[in-house]
Amino acid sequence: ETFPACSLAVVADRFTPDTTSDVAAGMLIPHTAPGTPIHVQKQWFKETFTYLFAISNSAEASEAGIHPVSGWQIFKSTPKEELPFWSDIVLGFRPMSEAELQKFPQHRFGQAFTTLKCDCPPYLLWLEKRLKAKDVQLYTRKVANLWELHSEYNIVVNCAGIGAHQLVGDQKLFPVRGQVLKVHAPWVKNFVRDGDGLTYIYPGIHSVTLGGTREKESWSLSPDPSTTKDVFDRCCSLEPSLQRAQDIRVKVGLRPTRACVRLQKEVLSQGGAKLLVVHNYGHGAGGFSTHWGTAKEAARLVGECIAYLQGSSSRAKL
Ligand SMILES: Cc1cc2nc3c(=O)[nH]c(=O)nc-3n(C[C@H](O)[C@H](O)[C@H](O)COP(=O)(O)OP(=O)(O)OC[C@H]3O[C@@H](n4cnc5c(N)ncnc54)[C@H](O)[C@@H]3O)c2cc1C
Ligand SMILES: O=C(O)CCC(=O)C(=O)O
Repeated sequence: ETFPACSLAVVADRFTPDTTSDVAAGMLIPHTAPGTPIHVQKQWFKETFTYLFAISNSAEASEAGIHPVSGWQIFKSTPKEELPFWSDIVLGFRPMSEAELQKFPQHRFGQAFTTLKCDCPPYLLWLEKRLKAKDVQLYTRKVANLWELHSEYNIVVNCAGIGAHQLVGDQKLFPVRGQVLKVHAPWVKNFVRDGDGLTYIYPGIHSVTLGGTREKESWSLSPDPSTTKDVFDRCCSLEPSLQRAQDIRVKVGLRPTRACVRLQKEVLSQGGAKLLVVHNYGHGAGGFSTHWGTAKEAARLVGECIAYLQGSSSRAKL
């Protein structure tokens, strides 16, 4: 949309419903990345929230799987930071009242707010539909080396997630394994997140996501039955009605984690040839929360690559 004169293709070895993004709860709750200034993270979150809020307020909302969701983040003791940097972007952020806290007898402090949730796969399918409507080609293919794309494309945008560890040999990128359950419990309407980030209940349009785990450097995609029981028990202790949940499905994903998202241009050179690359990966536990903001920045960097190519072709003509 930003560069209508360019043609675009998406090359991936897995599409929805088989990506990490399909495992995610898709909640808009940012995680702080130590290597990116807070004001930049805030901007990415704000741009993403504003964009998705408009979709949630349109006729597209149900097909796109975007909806507001209200609930509580609860803490066993008052956190150091009572006002997270994103508190003025989500809606109606406020401390929980004593009466609300009675629902959670183990917890002493809480924050109530309304945020947005992207239901996957519907959101990814909707994005794919938008791409196809613009004649974007989707190719299923594993790329072993970015140079494989050199003969066909002028610019490569690398959005490989955890796949970038192998694809570009990024040793700063590591997996944080997450195991969640997707259950049928349509009576659960409010989200609940323990402030430790480990236990959460996120109701979506079609299922409720129950989490979770955060296992650094674990590459295993196999579900662990004892973890399933542990996650289920932890969620039931916060929301006892989940004991009647049905159709429990277990999902595992690897969060593509780094100190900061890698969002930068790189000019690769090989035997006199050049390949322009824009990297946009390493979103960790916050890929949904920041995806539109980081994509806008990636598009700006693509614009710089186009200007570079136009400059070098006019120099070549001279
Ligand atoms: C359990 C869990 C819960 C989560 N919940 C949330 C949440 O509530 N909110 C939130 O904001 N975030 C959440 N996340 C984080 C979020 O899922 C990630 O940040 C996000 O999915 C990363 O998206 P991505 O597009 O970079 O990676 P992916 O979704 O993994 O997409 C990468 C794509 O690149 C392709 N690819 C990779 N390597 C190659 C290659 N060599 N050749 C060809 N194609 C390749 C893959 O096939 C895939 O299509 C959660 C993650 C997990 C695991
Ligand atoms: O931490 C959160 O609550 C949102 C992200 C998430 O659900 C996860 O990474 O497991």
